[in-house]
Amino acid sequence: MTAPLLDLRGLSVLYPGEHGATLAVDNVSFTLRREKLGIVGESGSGKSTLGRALLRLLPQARITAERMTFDGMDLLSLPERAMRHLRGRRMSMILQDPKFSLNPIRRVGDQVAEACRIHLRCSRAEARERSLAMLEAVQIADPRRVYHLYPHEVSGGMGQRIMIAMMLLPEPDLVIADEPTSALDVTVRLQVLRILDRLVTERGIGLLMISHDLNLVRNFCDRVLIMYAGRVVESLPAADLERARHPYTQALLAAQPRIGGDRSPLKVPERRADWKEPIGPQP
Ligand SMILES: Nc1ncnc2c1ncn2[C@@H]1O[C@H](COP(=O)(O)OP(=O)(O)OP(=O)(O)O)[C@@H](O)[C@H]1O
Repeated sequence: MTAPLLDLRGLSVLYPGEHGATLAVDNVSFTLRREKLGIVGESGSGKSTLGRALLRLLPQARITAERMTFDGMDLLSLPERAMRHLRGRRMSMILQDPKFSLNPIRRVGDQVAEACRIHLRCSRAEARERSLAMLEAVQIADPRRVYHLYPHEVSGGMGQRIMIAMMLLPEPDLVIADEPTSALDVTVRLQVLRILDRLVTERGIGLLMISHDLNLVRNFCDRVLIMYAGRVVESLPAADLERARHPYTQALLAAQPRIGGDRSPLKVPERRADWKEPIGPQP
């Protein structure tokens, strides 16, 4: 079997603070191959911190791990210059809201083309052509018109697809998608998921999908890690979620609305002291 794209052992992330430190990620281990791996957990469970730690985008935090490698490279000891080369070029992050990621005073096409020029070192003309082709690939109907628009002139769904086009142009091997569809309506959400799915199945990237939506991850991903209070408490194939053994995972499943399910009020999980204890084989 080929080496995993990502190999994490004992990753912890601590945010120092005046009123005490926060251990946002607590001894997390997993591997990621060229597959769709979902990370699910409630707000504050450490999902985004984990994603950002992989890209070393947390200057204020203390990141420690026994092992944290990407394609065999030690992410903890890699010099910042080499890390900058990896970011965007081989490891990309798609965030929830394009409004915060696109520069409001530059045309969207120029921003996409710039990503292309920086990472692929191509000419202006080539960057423009590649950008238009990628905008088309993320199903933007009239890429030549959209190219000249400013971020405030595009809808949320279109902005998200523009961000995705920008992240995908350098053909990264790993995409970390942090709630990539939660700001989108159902149809656009499906389009975006289809694009991400094709990247995994056709281009063979590894996708880390961070979400609080258990149903989405269950239907979309190959494997799921459940996070609670900074820890991965259970890890299982998405198809086996119904057979989850961890009480937290079971509580999350019981709180999901279902079409055709009984019409009694959904159960609000009651926190239990034993939820922090992992169960089952650890990844
Ligand atoms: N920059 C920061 N400084 C200090 N503490 C932080 C910082 N960012 C996050 N935290 C804390 O780390 C913990 C994990 O937060 P994180 O945002 O990673 O969780 P999350 O699961 O992604 O939540 P959400 O789904 O709401 O985005 C929380 O207790 C949060 O308050």
